[in-house]
Amino acid sequence: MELKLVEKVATPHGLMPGRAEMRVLVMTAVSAERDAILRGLNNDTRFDVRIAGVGPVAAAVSTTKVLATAQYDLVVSAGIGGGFTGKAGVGSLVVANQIVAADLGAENPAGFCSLDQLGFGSTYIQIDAGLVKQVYEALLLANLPVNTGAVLTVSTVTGTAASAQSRAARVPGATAEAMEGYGVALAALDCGIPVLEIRAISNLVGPRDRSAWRIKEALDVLEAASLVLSEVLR
Ligand SMILES: O=C(O)c1cccc(C(=O)CC[C@H]2O[C@@H](n3cnc4c(=O)[nH]cnc43)[C@H](O)[C@@H]2O)c1
Repeated sequence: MELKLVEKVATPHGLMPGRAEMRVLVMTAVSAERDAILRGLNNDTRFDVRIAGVGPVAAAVSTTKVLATAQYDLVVSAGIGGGFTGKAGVGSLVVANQIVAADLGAENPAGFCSLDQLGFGSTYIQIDAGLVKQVYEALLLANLPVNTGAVLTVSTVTGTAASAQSRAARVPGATAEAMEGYGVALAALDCGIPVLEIRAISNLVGPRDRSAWRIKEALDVLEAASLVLSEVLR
């Protein structure tokens, strides 16, 4: 998908075909993420950066509220996240090619049953491949460390090696996890707006050690990625 808008614009000669300005809504979980993105965007007024709150439900509700007040061409879920070992290292970026609600389902003695397996709908949201490629290649060109892959949305941060392993095994291509993407994406898709998720990796997914989270490093790379977004999303 090429996000180039061709609309009629008012000129002294009447309505003529032209390029409308692309409006992008970026949803972050917390204010530190929003501030990093705003620094990177450098007053680009085409972007609105809002705080969604932590978790998929808060994210869906907040995004739905914002989308009821204004029109956007793209919604981006962005912030820090955990990287799966061997897929995304601390200080790198992940552009989601899929957003997966990884803990939405039912446990049973034989293991986890996803919503899909239960027959209640899909936990997989496919991101437009052209859009992913456009953003991924722009980040690469800017010499930022970046991967694409599935980004899991979880309500509970993974905190043991066993959970990390089972989540990675359950979702082919699992590259990162965070807590808001699926909620933001459902709200956007419900309005027919394309969605992206970008995560800056602050920690590895696995045994919980909050002291090992490199939040400043992740926020710095998120800021750098935001500058690239403002250049590529035109
Ligand atoms: O304490 C701070 O200064 C600070 C600054 C920015 C962000 C935070 C957060 O704690 C953000 C919570 C947010 O982070 C995502 N996240 C990060 N790592 C993981 C993970 O391993 N698994 C799941 N989610 C992760 C998540 O989206 C949270 O909403 C603190």
